Amino acid sequence: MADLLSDDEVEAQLPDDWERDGDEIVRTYEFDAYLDGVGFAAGAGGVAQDAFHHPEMTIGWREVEVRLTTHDEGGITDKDIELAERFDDLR
Ligand SMILES: C[C@H](O)[C@H](O)[C@H]1CNC2=NC(N)=NC(=O)C2=N1
Repeated sequence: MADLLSDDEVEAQLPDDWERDGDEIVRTYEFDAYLDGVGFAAGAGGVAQDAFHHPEMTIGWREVEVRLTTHDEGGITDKDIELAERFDDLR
């Protein structure tokens, strides 16, 4: 059970290169090649399944947009922040 973070907590804990968009945090990762983005998304999917906390990912041309929110709580929790940091470690 993760508690919703306050606006100040989200602001303070948001990892570099991530932004808040309402009830979500979002980052667009950029890659030199399309398949690099596909590979990143596959790896992020494995990390997400391990955490059992799942992002929305949009794979585009040499970029992957990742959106995180905690559906069960209706907003942003520590789970989202922690998973964002784990995704950043994949880079
Ligand atoms: C029952 C509930 O759906 C599960 O505990 C997990 C699955 N993956 C999830 N992923 C995300 N982003 N938010 C959730 O609340 C969530 N809940």
